[in-house]
Amino acid sequence: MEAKAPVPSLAALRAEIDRIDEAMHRLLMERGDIIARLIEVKRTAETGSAFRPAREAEMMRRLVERHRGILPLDTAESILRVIIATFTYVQAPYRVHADLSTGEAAMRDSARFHFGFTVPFEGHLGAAGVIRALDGAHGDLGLVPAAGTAAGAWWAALEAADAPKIIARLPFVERADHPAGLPVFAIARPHPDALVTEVRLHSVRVSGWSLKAAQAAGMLAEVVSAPDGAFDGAALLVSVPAGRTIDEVVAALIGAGASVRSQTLVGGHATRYTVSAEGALVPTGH
Ligand SMILES: O=C(O)C(=O)C[C@]1(C(=O)O)C=C[C@@H](O)C=C1
Repeated sequence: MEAKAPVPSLAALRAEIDRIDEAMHRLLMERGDIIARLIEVKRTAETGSAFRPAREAEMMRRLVERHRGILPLDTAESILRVIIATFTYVQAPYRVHADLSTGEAAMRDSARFHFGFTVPFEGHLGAAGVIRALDGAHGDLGLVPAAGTAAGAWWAALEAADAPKIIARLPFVERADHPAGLPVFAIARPHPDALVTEVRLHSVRVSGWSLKAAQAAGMLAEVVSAPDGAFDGAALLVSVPAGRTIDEVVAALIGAGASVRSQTLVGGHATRYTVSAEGALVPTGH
């Protein structure tokens, strides 16, 4: 029997690829039609930012759980990120303001990975500049490194009731080799529906800050600290996970000899998840 020529089967496979590409494109356009209807339901134009981080975090977790095959997860995630971020932009145009002070490349990678290239990007040197930029623009988004910056306690600028708040922590799903793995906080003037309270972020001012106090608070919550005022004063950004309260953290600080001068809620985000080496989705730190 004569062996089959490879050409027809290559053509057949390419026909399959064309069919899939066309179907994906048609589905994207259909998604656009749904978004057009969703705009009416959400009345985004009247109420500012269309960004709903809790919904996005859940969508990204489901993508990770569903994913299989030879396409890298990073690619699947980046495609869905660009789709969602661009449809957010289509609902209500916004700019991404990013703090480049800890390194431009990693921050730019994070902004482009999570928000794509259609959403305008504006760099700032320092978190204060990012937060100032959000003052003037209703639906804009700020990105600041989550690990803290040399500029100090930038989160204090979020304390006022009408100030922007932290609304998300990116990437939504963490992993050791994430291509845009710089941990960043997204800051915006949140729509009331957009507030996420699984992890609550508090700006806390203490005196008597010490290694013992840092260790006591660190047992219960993630803490970023910056010097504040007098010699042993500190400004803290405390991420209180679900199941814990800021009162417990305050009690631990006092028990370790610190005095707590003030504490103010400055935002919240979804529970953090990590993809393990085996590909399982687990809450970060477990
Ligand atoms: O579900 C919504 O509220 C939407 O606006 C849709 C959508 C999306 O494109 O899937 C866009 C923006 C939100 O942050 C979440 C999801």
